[in-house]
Amino acid sequence: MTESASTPFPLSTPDDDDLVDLADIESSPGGGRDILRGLAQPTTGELQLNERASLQRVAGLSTELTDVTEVEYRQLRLERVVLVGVWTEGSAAQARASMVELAALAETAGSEVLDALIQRRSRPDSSTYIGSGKADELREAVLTSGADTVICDGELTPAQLTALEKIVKVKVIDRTALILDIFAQHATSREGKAQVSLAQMEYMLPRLRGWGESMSRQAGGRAGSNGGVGLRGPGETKIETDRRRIRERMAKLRREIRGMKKSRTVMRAARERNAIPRLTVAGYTNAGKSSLVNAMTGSGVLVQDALFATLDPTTRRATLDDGRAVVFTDTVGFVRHLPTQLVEAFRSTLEEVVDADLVLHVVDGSDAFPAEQISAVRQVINEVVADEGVAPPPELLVVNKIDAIDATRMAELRGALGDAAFVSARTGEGLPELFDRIREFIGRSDVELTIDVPYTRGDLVSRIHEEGEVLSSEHTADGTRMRVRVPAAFAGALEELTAP
Ligand SMILES: Nc1nc2c(ncn2[C@@H]2O[C@H](COP(=O)(O)OP(=O)(O)OP(=O)(O)O)[C@@H](O)[C@H]2O)c(=O)[nH]1
Ligand SMILES: [Mg+2]
Repeated sequence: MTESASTPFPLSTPDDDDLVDLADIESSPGGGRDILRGLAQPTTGELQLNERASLQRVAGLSTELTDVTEVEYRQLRLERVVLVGVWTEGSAAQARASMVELAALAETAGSEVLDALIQRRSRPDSSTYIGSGKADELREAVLTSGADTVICDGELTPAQLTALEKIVKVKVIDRTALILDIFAQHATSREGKAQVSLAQMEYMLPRLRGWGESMSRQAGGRAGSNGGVGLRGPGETKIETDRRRIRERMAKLRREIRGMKKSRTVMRAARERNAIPRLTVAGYTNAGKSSLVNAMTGSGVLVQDALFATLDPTTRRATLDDGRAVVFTDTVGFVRHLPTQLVEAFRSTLEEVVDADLVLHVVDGSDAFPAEQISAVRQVINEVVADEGVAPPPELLVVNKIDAIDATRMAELRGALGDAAFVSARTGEGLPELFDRIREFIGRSDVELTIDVPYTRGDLVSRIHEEGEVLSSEHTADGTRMRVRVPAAFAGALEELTAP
C-alpha cells in the first residue's frame, strides 16, 4: 500500500481535470499500468478519434479499467452515442416516440446520436437489459459507428450496467443518469446545483462498483478532494473511500439545501400574506410553459427548443385586465420516468406546484401522445402531494401549440380534453379565454386584510366598497386604516398598502 505522504505526485487541485491519475496507475498492485497505457490521457473527450477507435478494439478492454472515480466517470460529457431500448408494452409508435424522446434528451445533454436499436421483449433481460444476441448486435453498432457511449432507455440495475458494459466495451448509462446529467449541466442557481449534485450522488451510491476490485487496488498518492467529488484517501480501498466521501458530501449538501429552503419558505410566507393568487405553470418538458408565461406576462423568460431549458422556478407578476394581480411561477419540466432522485431533490421546487392556488398544466397539443405527458406530470404531482399530506391543488389543463395542429387533431383533442383551455403561446390565440378562466377561478376566494389607504386614494376606497366589504375603519394622520374583505386577486393590488 502506498502512503499518500510518500507519493512523488502532487495532490490534485480543484481545477485538475485529468481524470486519469498516474499516481494510482503506478501504485496499482495488479500492474494496471500496462493495461492503462492507452488511457493515461484525459478522457474528457479530447482523445483523437482514431485513438478512441483503437481503444475500442483492444481485446478485453473495458471501461472498468479507467482509473477515475465512478462519479467522475459518469459525469464525463457524453459524446457520440448509440441508443438502445426495450419495447415491453404499448404500440410501435409509442415505443418509437420514447426513443425519439431519448434522442432529444441525449442531444440536450450535448451528445451526437449515431444509431438507435430497439428490442421487443416482454421485459428487460435480467442480466444484460437487452437479450444477449441483441447485445452482440449493439456491440457491432458501437464499433461501426465509433460511438463511445451507449444510452439505455430505462433504469438499469448496477449489475445490468456492468454486464452490458462488459459486452459492448464502452460506457453504458441509463435514462436516469442521462437526465441527471442534463440537470447538472443546466442548473444555475446555488440551490439548483446543490439539488442536482445530491441527486447524482444518491443515484451513484448504490452503483459504485469498485472498479479494479479484482486487482484489490488500494488508493494511494492522492488525498483530499478535487472539485468536490474527488473521492480518494489513503489507507482504504477506493470504493470504501468513495462511499464515505459521497455520504459526507451528501450530508453537507442536505444541510445547505435545508438552509436555502428556509429562506424560500420565508419568501413564500410573505407572498401568502399579500394574498396575491399564485399560479404555477407546470407540465411536460418543452410543452411551452415558459413561452406561455411570457405571452401572459409580457416578460422574457428563457424559451428554448431544448428539454429542461428551465430548471429554476421563475416568478413573474402579471395584472389581469380587471386590474387583479397574479403571480405566475414557471417551473422545471417533467418527463416520463423522472428519476426518483430528482423528484426527491427537486421536492422544494415541486412544492411550488403543490402550493399554488391554481396549477396551469401545460400540454403540447402537437405531441403525438399528449395523454401520456399528462399522466406523467400528474403522477409526479400526486407523489409530492401524497408525501406532503396536503390536498392536490386545483388544475387547469392548458393545451398549447394549437397553431401547429390541424382541425382534425384539434377536434380529437377537444373531444378527449374538453375541459382544457386551448391556446397558442406563439400566436396568442386562446389567451383571452384562458385569462377569463383564470379570473373566474380566482374570483372564488375572498380574503381579509388590514390596509392603510392615503386620503388621496379615494378611488381605492370606492372600489373596495364596490367589489368587497369594509369591516372597520379608523382615521389616522395620513389616511384611513381599514379592515377589508376583498377578492384574493384584488388583495394583490392593495399589497403596498398592507398595514405593518
Ligand atoms: N408552434 C408553437 N411552438 C411553441 C408554442 N409555444 C412554445 N413553442 C415552442 O416550443 C419550444 C419550447 O418552449 P418553452 O417555452 O421553452 O417550453 P418549456 O415548457 O418552458 O420547456 P422546458 O423549460 O425546457 O421544460 C420552443 O421552441 C418554443 O418556441 C406555440 O404555441 N406554438
Ligand atoms: Mg421553460
